[in-house]
Amino acid sequence: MAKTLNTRAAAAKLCWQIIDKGHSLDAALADLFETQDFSPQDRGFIQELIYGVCRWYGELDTVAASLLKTPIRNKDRVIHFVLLVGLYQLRKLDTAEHAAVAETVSACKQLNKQWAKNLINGCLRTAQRDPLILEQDMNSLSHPSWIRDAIDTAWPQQAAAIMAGNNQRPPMCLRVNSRHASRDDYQSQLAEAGIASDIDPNTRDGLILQQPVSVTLLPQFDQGACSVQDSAAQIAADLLDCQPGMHVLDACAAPGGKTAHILERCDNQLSMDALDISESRCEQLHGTLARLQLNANVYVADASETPSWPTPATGYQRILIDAPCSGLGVIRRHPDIKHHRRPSDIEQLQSIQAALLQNLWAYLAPGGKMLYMTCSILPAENNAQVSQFVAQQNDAMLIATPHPVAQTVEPGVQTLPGVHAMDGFYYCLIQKANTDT
Ligand SMILES: C[S@@+](CC[C@H](N)C(=O)[O-])C[C@H]1O[C@@H](n2cnc3c(N)ncnc32)[C@H](O)[C@@H]1O
Repeated sequence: MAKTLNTRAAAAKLCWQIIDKGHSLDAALADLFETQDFSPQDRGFIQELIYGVCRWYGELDTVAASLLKTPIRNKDRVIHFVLLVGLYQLRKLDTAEHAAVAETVSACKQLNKQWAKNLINGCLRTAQRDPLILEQDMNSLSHPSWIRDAIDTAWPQQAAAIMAGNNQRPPMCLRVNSRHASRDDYQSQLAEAGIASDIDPNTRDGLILQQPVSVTLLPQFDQGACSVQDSAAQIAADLLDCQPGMHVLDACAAPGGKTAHILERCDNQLSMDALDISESRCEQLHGTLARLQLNANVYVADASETPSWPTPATGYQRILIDAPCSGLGVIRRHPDIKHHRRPSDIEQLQSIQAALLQNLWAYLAPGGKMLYMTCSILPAENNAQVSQFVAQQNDAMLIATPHPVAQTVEPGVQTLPGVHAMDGFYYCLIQKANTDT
């Protein structure tokens, strides 16, 4: 594999692709590491630079504008990102300043923009000598105005904490596979491998690593001993409370984190149908099940339409709708969401969510439970969505959604990044009236 770029040049190029051209951060990074040969240390540093620039873009862009006499031309926009990569190191990291400047300047040549060396050198030296002090709150400045307004409106008391939480590096959380080992035993295995972790007090199966590591270093990872999953996502299996032998539908299942957890809890003794509209994501779902040695019937299907997959004659006893959503609760893990989401997406997502609830309700058995959840913190995708749905049904009952830390909203419960020690998720349990009673 070739290595053609230094770390700063690689990071600047990817930031340009992600922020200006709309590429996904995960996909761009995976593609870079597949095609270019970087040491594990360099990979970590590139990742840090890209996540950092995506997180702090508003602040860095404001500082860049103050340093540049005229904005960099569109055809040279990658150089704008070279500057942001340099500023990120100077303002937010403890990289030795001379290396931050020299290596960032040399990225210009690597990107075939030799002419920009003096410009970047001059800007970074000014920023080093005379760092711009901004009056605004940096967390708030580093959110697009429509997201800032949406958070302020929905969560006026918690808005500052949420925006601070969105800009923090999240911990790496593991879900121990109870079919392999107890959580305590796996924690000991981690310790033997030199990986320090803490018991997650909010979940039954979770461990929180003190430092993130590559999954390749986790004991028995390939054999299915554990999975990487945030605490907020792990709580879905508790809430759904499946029992061995049940018919369960996971309607938006890929890549399979929650499907697998539910199966692990029931020792793989469920009749589990796992759907996803995306064929490529269903491939990932197959991979998840294979690694964890679990069984589910996987169907590529649109769960908002009349079933193209076989449904049980008596209906499902449990249905999970982990609905497609804006992802505004998981910005700390996916900071590119701030750059890719548009206000118009919300309305579109709301109609898909409403269609999923409406369509799948018919396939829930009497007495059965549906868990509707999202990784959003916007009421329009969450409690407002469920309220509207329940008001249209004469056999839907809102039941308690017991959660260790979430705050109650009407209906359902909500976690918030920066407020609760987990990602921002919404959950609501709805039960179908039992016609026998
Ligand atoms: C939040 S993700 C699911 C994550 C998954 N539950 C997990 O824990 O790994 C939402 C998923 O819904 C899928 N999706 C979107 N619209 C759908 C539809 N109409 N029918 C089925 N799946 C859909 C997306 O492809 C995406 O994989």
